[in-house]
Amino acid sequence: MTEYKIALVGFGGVNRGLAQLIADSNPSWQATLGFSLKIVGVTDLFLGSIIGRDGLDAATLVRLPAAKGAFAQLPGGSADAMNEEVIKHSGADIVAEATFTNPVDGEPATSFCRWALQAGKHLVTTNKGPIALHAAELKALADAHGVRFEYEGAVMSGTPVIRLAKQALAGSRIKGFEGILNGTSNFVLTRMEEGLGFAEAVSKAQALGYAEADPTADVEGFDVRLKVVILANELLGAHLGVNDVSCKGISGLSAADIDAAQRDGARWKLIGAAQRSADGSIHASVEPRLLKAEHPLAGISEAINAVSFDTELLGAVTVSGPGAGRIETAFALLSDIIAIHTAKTGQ
Ligand SMILES: NC(=O)C1=CN([C@@H]2O[C@H](COP(=O)(O)OP(=O)(O)OC[C@H]3O[C@@H](n4cnc5c(N)ncnc54)[C@H](O)[C@@H]3O)[C@@H](O)[C@H]2O)C=CC1
Ligand SMILES: N[C@@H](CC=O)C(=O)O
Repeated sequence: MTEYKIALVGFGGVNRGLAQLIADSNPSWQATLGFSLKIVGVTDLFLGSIIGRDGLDAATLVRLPAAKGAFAQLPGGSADAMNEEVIKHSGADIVAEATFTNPVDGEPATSFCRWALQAGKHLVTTNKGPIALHAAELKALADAHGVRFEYEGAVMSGTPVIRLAKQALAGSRIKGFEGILNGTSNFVLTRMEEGLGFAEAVSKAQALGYAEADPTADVEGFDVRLKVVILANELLGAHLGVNDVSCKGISGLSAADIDAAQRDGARWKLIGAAQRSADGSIHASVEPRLLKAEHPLAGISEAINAVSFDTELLGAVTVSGPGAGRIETAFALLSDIIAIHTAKTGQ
């Protein structure tokens, strides 16, 4: 019977979602997935931290109020976020990192990732900063310490994209991709088509757990830019930095622009794309595009995302599914843990 001990770093929507999945489904995972999970530590800048080497009750953690220092309410808990202690010394086999994405330098999340890998812990994360900005270093650290580094949720939440493209499309010769890669902005555009104002639509996306801590990243395209860098580097063998990707968001679109598009049978969509040219160079961009109704991405609404891979052998292969959401993204962490288990057991 395999049991993995897991430490949660950041206890906002996504890691609380993972705790919820554990509370609901852990008893059945031994039969369906071949392992179970035991939470041995949680740390959060706002809530504080707790270590329980014999296991913390997931349902109790989920019920914890989102109040400053709330972990101090639990026996053995603290109002301080003891990140390093939880990552290195809670006895975890796996660290699930889900703190704020910092699109500028990826910190402090990248340091949390380094600590976990250097301490010989498998690492799963939904945080785009460390992957877009420091993937090569973190992959080398994981290899050097004989542990796995998985990050499926960094692009399109729980919808399988990175592993699908790297594994199921291996050998198909991916030349490029274009996609709707931000749930918040797609949700906002959908609401604006129904007549809601931009600011109200952003507030709704925040309440639903789709938006970044600073939603400017969503609506100005910075979040999509990180995802374009991740996909281009992972799938096209590019070595892009964020400054190699031109970037324009949706904040300049007015209600009149949205209405005019609808009258023409078209829709504005925020598109992230990268394409390899004949000379091997890669052109990457993020921009709002006016799509005619017949375009394969035009029908994608709400917080749903979609990406269309341009492959030499199959032509276009398009995947769509949730692009944001607490439980949806927690599922991505579960899929990463399944990948770790599969690699370990060879099953
Ligand atoms: N919510 C979503 O739909 C998706 C989120 N992501 C990414 O997953 C990560 C987590 O997202 P959410 O849970 O929605 O965010 P959130 O804002 O709900 O939670 C983040 C938590 O991290 C904590 N935190 C921030 N800095 C910290 C630090 N230095 N030390 C300890 N804790 C710290 C915050 O107090 C907060 O509770 C973000 O990087 C986000 O970009 C990725 C895909 C989808
Ligand atoms: N804020 C992001 C969350 C997922 O990466 C989004 O809206 O897509």
